[in-house]
Amino acid sequence: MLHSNLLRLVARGGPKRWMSTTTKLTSVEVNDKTGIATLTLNRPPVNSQNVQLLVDLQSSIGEIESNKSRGLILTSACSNVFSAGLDILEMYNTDEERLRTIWTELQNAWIALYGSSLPTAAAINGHAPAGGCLLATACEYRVMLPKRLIGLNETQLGIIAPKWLMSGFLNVLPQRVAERALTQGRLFTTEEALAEGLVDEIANTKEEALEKCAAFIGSFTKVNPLARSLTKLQFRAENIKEFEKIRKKDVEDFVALASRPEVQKGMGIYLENLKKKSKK
Ligand SMILES: CC/C=C\C/C=C\C/C=C\C=C\CC(=O)SCCNC(=O)CCNC(=O)[C@H](O)C(C)(C)COP(=O)(O)OP(=O)(O)OC[C@H]1O[C@@H](n2cnc3c(N)ncnc32)[C@H](O)[C@@H]1OP(=O)(O)O
Repeated sequence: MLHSNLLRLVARGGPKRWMSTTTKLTSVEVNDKTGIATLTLNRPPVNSQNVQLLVDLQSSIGEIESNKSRGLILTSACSNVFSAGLDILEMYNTDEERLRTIWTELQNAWIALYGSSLPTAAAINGHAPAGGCLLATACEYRVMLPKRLIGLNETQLGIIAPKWLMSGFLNVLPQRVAERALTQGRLFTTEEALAEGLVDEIANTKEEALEKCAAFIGSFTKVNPLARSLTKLQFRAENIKEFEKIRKKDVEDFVALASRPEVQKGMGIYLENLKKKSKK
């Protein structure tokens, strides 16, 4: 009781310590009382994942791990979007080297989060399509605001999500639900995501989502951290091993796919439609 009251107090603006951070598109704030770090994605308007955001994310995860925080909560500074996934603008009309860098940094950011030994939770305070869902499902727990969308919509874009990108999704959904959602490129509403197990709880505000994430991380207070992390990593080891085997080839596959003229044309049309929609 005392513990959960403390978490609530702290989530509402109790004593906090800003850590020194050299990154710009992510920030890290560690709560002095709980030792839990909140890692915020801060690339308005939609936290689309460009190379800089992905590199900053890795650096922030490293910072949190080396500062021995008790856990990590991932969230967004944007008001209605957790993350819109990869920055399509950065993938459009560019060269192979840039594409190689984009995909390598996406892989690096995913493995840093998925393979983290810390307890991790996502406070999903907005839409989380594609790469946004990837980051949320790399965490161990998800709390989402109502009436937002989450899912891996790659097939809707005419692209195939590689196995590693599906790993987190497959960890939390029954195979049958995951297969259907992935083949349909389905985006779940928050309420559907809760019913299927893609998210664990719904919160009405970002503060409440942070509080619930902190309570999840707090549930490990009495568990030996080494035993906890080794147990977590045992569950994830197979996916990590498979990923390590194919990661280089996966980069080359992505570069080959994304540089195809018809895929580039598709990106151009998709971007135009996004822009038309946002002007309405
Ligand atoms: C089409 C891709 C085709 C081929 C790619 C080939 C290989 C890639 C292989 C795999 C990659 C998989 C991982 C990915 O993450 S791909 C990215 C998929 N992301 C999406 O489909 C999400 C698109 N965005 C949205 O649906 C919405 O923006 C939203 C629901 C996230 C938020 O809606 P809002 O109404 O709040 O905001 P908008 O008005 O739509 O957007 C504001 C602003 O931001 C621009 N924008 C949105 N998303 C992206 C993005 N992912 N990349 C770049 N820019 C984005 C949008 O155009 C608006 O810009 P303007 O203000 O008009 O300038």
